[in-house]
Amino acid sequence: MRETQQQQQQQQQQLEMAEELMQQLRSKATELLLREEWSESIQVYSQFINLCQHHINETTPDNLPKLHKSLCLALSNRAEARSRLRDYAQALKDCDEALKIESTHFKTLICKGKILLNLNRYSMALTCFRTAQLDPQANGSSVGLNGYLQKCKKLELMSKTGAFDMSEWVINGFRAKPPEPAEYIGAVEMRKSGIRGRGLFATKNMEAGSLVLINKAVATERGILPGQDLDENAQLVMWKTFTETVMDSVAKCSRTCGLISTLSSGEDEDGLEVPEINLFKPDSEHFGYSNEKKLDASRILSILDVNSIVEDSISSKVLGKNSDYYGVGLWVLASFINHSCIPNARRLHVGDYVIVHASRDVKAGEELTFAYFDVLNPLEKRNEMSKTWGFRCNCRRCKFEAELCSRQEGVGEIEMGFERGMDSGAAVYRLEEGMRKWKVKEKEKGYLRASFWAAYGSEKLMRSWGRRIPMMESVVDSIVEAVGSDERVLKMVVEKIKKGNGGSSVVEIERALKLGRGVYGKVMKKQAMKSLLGLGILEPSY
Ligand SMILES: C[S@@+](CC[C@H](N)C(=O)[O-])C[C@H]1O[C@@H](n2cnc3c(N)ncnc32)[C@H](O)[C@@H]1O
Repeated sequence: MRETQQQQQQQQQQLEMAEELMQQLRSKATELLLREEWSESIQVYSQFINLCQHHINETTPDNLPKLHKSLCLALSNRAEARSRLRDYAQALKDCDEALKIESTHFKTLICKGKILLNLNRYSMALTCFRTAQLDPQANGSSVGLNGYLQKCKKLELMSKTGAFDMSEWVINGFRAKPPEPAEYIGAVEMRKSGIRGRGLFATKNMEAGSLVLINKAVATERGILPGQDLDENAQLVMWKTFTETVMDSVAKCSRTCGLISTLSSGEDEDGLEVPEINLFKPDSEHFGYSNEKKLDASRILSILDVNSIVEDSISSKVLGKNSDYYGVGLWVLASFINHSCIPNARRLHVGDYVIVHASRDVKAGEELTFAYFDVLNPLEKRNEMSKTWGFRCNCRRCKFEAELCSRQEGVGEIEMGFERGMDSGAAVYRLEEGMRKWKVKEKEKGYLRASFWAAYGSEKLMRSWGRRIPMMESVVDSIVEAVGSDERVLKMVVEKIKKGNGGSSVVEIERALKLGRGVYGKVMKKQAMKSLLGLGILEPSY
């Protein structure tokens, strides 16, 4: 009898000690959480959670509700800390454990919804926020919750329809926060490419400016790099940080790991499997990837070498950034888009998203391509640039020009002459004459004119050579048909309209707006597009 009493006393003491320890751990973890010391708070919460789970198995039934409540809250808080460290997979596991205990736990549902929103899983996030609405706590913080609900609904709709519009931001002169896009995949499919490896193809006819896809970065690294000498070093530091962020994401998230493992590391690209495009859909549940292709550090580095892209100058301009701005990032789906010197798509960077749109009208079945480097350059210069990208360009324009140059020395002579100071008008005149002699087809004239853009785009040319060279409109049309819209070609058209002092025709303004859509994508409000083109003050004469 006395022995049992002693045992009971001992048990009671142990229980009290455990409770005391739990209380201490809980306070310490909460304090660390409030101080935003995420890793440390995760450690202490983990100790608390282990102890609590152990205690639940030992305790009396009347103690259980209290312990379950504490466990649920601790899991929820650990999820919050893990999500702050971008460890979304583990954070989601914690949320699910907490929701097993209390299916409408407000804090957990908000935390899970935010994580899913971050992962672009809009429908699932919406379900979380809607369930959170059912919790009595929802009334007290309805403003925050309503904000998430509205945002989620908007992004979910956008990811289904691609209805993304920058108009307001443009009209505000890019001063306000950029609009938040949602991930979106338009009328595209993935197939083996005639250029190299896999590529993306249009499944429908698309007008210039049509949205092709919006893709969120796995990681980006951005900075201002002032001064030439600092550039290389600073770029190296940024590259290192960027690669580390990608490796961290791969280690933490099996989906990221799966998606990145579909990318080319530069080896046997033509033999690579074509992944299901559904794998890349924002709400895809399909993680299907093979574990055999484990991503070690050296493979990740090779993948990044082949697939990372630098945010180009247009994006910097659109984002209102200065010319010292440098940004590098990895956008998985966009990485399947091959380069072509006759591209039909362009990319724009807004926040962490890359937005790809058609830069000219595209026919169903055409491969979608964008320029990895400036294609308004002669063949030799382009060859040099593609070499730095680690490939020899296999596009139709390069093949055509290489063949023509081997047949007709004249092309090389004009190029050399122009480089050595030949007047731009003389260069254009000789090229136009040459194309007539060499029987170059209309379509291919645009290829060569794009190669000699430096001459065609020269201001002096238009003034001094007048009628002896083709009209600016037909040059522009043929170049745009070949290489899509380009901001420099657009500028030439806009300048001409401005010089017309309001006497421009509807056709001219419409042509400029179409070119503008090709450069910037569809900016819905006409007024926004006009101000983007610098035409805001000029009203057409209709
Ligand atoms: C970002 S990936 C493009 C997708 C790649 N084709 C794939 O299957 O994963 C870049 C690589 O594609 C190939 N590539 C892209 N454009 C090319 C072109 N115009 N000519 C030759 N190879 C090209 C090069 O091997 C390059 O390193």
